[in-house]
Amino acid sequence: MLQVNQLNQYYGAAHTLRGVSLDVQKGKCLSLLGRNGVGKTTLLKCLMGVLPVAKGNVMFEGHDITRLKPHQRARLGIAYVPQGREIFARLTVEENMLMGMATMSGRKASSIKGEVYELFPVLKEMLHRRGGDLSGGQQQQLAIARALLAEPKLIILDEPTEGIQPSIIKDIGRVISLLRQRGDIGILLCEQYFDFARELADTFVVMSRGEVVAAGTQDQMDGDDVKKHLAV
Ligand SMILES: Nc1ncnc2c1ncn2[C@@H]1O[C@H](COP(=O)(O)OP(=O)(O)OP(=O)(O)O)[C@@H](O)[C@H]1O
Repeated sequence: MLQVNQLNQYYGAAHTLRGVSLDVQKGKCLSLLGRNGVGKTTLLKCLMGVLPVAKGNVMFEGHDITRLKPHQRARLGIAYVPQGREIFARLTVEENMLMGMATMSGRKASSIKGEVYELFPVLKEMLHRRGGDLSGGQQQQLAIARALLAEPKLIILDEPTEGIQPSIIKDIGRVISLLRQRGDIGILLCEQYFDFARELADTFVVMSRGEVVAAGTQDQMDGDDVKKHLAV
């Protein structure tokens, strides 16, 4: 459903993405791995249209979306959960969630809300708390919930486990796994936490210095050619 073909991007003279290609399929999870600073976040921002692409293209469901604006990509069904979550700290949990479904009819909104509360029961208990008062892990759950409320066809997650306590990492893993089992949503999971990424992946891509240096199916993730690009 998402094909990235030979993407190149520059920050001034620095060539940050060098011919990156990958493919996310409907109902599958692609784990994007790589050390700090190899260009993962830059790639995700290019996919969302937050950063311009110098060369290459991004196809979504057969359409070339390379030059579309972020809101147009969101409207086509691509949701993005950025690193650092970026929830609205001064709005309540409920208000944050409403932002995810601004354009939806009332009846539809309440049924989707029900599904999201099932995935994240903790949010239902905290509806009237301010986003900024939640723990980091709860904020991450809220950011994922808000993305899901837009009923995306593809969800892009940038390091959802970063700085989060183990019990909540488990909850987040369970939710991603349930989404994958549903089979109707593509998942692009950018992660540094190898075991988490491996458990959820159908396929994987490893980046190093702006390039794809390894790619394959989940059973190939334990190979030395993958580990050597991730070890610190
Ligand atoms: N706005 C910017 N201007 C110039 N260089 C940047 C900018 N943002 C990132 N970079 C550089 O581009 C490279 C890729 O950064 P990027 O954030 O995409 O890496 P990453 O793999 O996502 O790492 P992390 O896991 O730390 O987020 C790094 O060398 C970084 O210093």
